[in-house]
Amino acid sequence: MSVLTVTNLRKSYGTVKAVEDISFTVEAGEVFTIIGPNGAGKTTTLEMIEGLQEPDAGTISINGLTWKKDESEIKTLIGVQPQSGALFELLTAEENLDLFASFYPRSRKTSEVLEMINLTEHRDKRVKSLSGGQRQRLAIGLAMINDPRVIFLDEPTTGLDPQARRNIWDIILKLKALGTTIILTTHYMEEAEKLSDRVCIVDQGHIISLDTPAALISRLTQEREMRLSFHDGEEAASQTEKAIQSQPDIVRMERDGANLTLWSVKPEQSLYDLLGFTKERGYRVGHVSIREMSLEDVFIAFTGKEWRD
Ligand SMILES: Nc1ncnc2c1ncn2[C@@H]1O[C@H](COP(=O)(O)OP(=O)(O)OP(=O)(O)O)[C@@H](O)[C@H]1O
Repeated sequence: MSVLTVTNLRKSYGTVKAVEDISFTVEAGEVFTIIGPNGAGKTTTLEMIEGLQEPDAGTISINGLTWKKDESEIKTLIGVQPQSGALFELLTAEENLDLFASFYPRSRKTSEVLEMINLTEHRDKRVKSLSGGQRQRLAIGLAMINDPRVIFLDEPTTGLDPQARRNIWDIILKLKALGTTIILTTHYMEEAEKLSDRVCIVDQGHIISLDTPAALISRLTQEREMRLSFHDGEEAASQTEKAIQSQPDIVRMERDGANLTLWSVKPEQSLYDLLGFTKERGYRVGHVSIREMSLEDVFIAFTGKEWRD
């Protein structure tokens, strides 16, 4: 069942076309991630869906409801992670949660949320003395306090160290296990790949690709990158390069001294041929690796831009 349907969304700021024509549907229980380069229109898209910005054109339907007709009902259905600057610094973690709970007719128990965000032992600490990771966990706690069907998390792990980031992933996976739909933006490819059911790549206000991480990667290319290094030096690498360059499965090859990098659509076959040749010549191969393509490769191929970390 679709929880969110966005159709032909547009938004300009003066002459800047932030969102040009965005349409997608999110199913119940999905983790749906929007990625894209800086200024692609991710935050603008999210803010229109969250009811914080009015679209110039297009429609947004959340559980069959629209902002114009059903604003108060939608507010009970969604949870939005506040920016960490919007937390009340002088209140404790628990007091922040109690305060946000008071805004809703129905809410989760504060103790239950503290448990989910792993802040029970810090419940009495003021926000100003929490670490960056703890603040972000509290911000997610505030987004889930009304037990929403859909949670919006805009770059929840930006600036956090790897362990703090993983702690946030655990919370996202717990929410997913409870059936909550999660709309996420991130600048971390590993995060998008690990958490998302589907990933939407946005660039210059348009969706340029939308699919599961695995489908995006396999759609990009069948090629695999292979690297070999030769103990017998440059000459061995160069001879091998010449011998196998007519092999039809190899689409590209680069040599740097005694190191050879190849891209093949049939890596196993190419490797078999290659090692057949080196064995015949008696060349000693030092290191062999085959690299799987990642979501980062997909991003670079589709947007032509380097990934920002
Ligand atoms: N309030 C605003 N006034 C004018 N221009 C804006 C405003 N908000 C966003 N923009 C512009 O709209 C475009 C899309 O911005 P948006 O913040 O949605 O992108 P983003 O994908 O979230 O970027 P980032 O990854 O850097 O957060 C950018 O060119 C941005 O400069």
